Amino acid sequence: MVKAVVLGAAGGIGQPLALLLKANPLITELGLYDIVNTPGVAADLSHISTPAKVEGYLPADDGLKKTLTGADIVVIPAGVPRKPGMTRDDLFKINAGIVRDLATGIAATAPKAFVLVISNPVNSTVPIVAEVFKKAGVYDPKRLFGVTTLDVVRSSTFVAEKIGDLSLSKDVVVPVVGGHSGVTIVPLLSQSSHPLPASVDTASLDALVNRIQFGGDEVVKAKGGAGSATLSMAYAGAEFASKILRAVKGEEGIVAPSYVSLEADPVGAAALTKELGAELAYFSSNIELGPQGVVKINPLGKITEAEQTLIKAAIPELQKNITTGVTFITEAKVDEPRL
Ligand SMILES: NC(=O)c1ccc[n+]([C@@H]2O[C@H](COP(=O)([O-])OP(=O)(O)OC[C@H]3O[C@@H](n4cnc5c(N)ncnc54)[C@H](O)[C@@H]3O)[C@@H](O)[C@H]2O)c1
Ligand SMILES: O=C(O)C[C@H](O)C(=O)O
Repeated sequence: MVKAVVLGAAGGIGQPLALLLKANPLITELGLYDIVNTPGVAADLSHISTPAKVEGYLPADDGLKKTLTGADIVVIPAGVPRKPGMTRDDLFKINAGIVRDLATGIAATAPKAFVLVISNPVNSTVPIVAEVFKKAGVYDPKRLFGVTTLDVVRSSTFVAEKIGDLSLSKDVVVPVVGGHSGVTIVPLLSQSSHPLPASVDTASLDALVNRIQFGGDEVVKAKGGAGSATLSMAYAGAEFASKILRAVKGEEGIVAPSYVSLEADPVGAAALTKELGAELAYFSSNIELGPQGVVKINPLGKITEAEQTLIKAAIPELQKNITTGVTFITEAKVDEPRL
């Protein structure tokens, strides 16, 4: 029996993500929570002929607690998305409180669940969840993940486009490290499973890196004020959730980038820190997954000088984002959740 929960399930990401999780045969129960519309979304999904039993709750009548009871995996896309001209950090003001309150609920009701954070700014919201869990005495860094899979999915697609064969996109694997915003997104194209064609010169390689780093902006601009990536994010979130569930079931060799606390694997973290030449509390690198979550944080490995420069640019931004998230909880004046 596996219960998956989506918090923010009536939103642009939440609905298609819930659909994809409902289609996942590994999931037997699906709990949907939002401040609006979840009973309708749940009723709709419940007619789909797959195993998961679906329930939708609103905040009234202890809805968050009911949704989270028995959860094995909780995915959080709750919060506001960007509009053109905004950075992900501009979302912190609203989303930090939303994520804090939902994390408080998870700590109370499903402290052993795997928690997958989608709400932006991920570089800061993951530390928020960690600090809430620490305060509640239930923190396990091996079970908390910032979902950076959309950057990986974009890289696979854009590299396949460059090769000129989109049918390859499902097989192209590019590690994307760092974090999830602008310059903190560092695609290691030199480690792509499928090398770029020789026609890709330095200028077009730089343009490709830039497109991956700012892929989110491309969608925000195209949607013209109607939000940010939802469908591709739902796909990416469902892919990452599926990897966690397969690892829990005992499948070996599952590796994926994710933004995690370096406390999740102190030995791997030491090697990574040496490569980075800087102390960071959180970083996205390739993670080996197992039944308990993070098994190993892999080092970056061999990278080019240009990639080294990208990493250098990411570090101060990450440090700032992490501190913003941590201090939001540790230096909070009011300690009460506002659900
Ligand atoms: N990690 C990533 O790669 C990635 C990709 C795309 C979007 N995002 C982020 O995901 C978030 C959601 O994006 P979206 O397009 O789905 O937005 P949306 O506005 O369409 O949906 C958000 C949902 O969250 C709900 N919500 C708000 N406060 C809540 C609360 N306290 N409890 C439960 N639900 C609550 C809203 O009612 C809404 O249904 C944004 O922060 C966005 O920036 C992250
Ligand atoms: O760009 C955004 O604000 C949403 C998301 O983080 C993305 O990468 O598409």
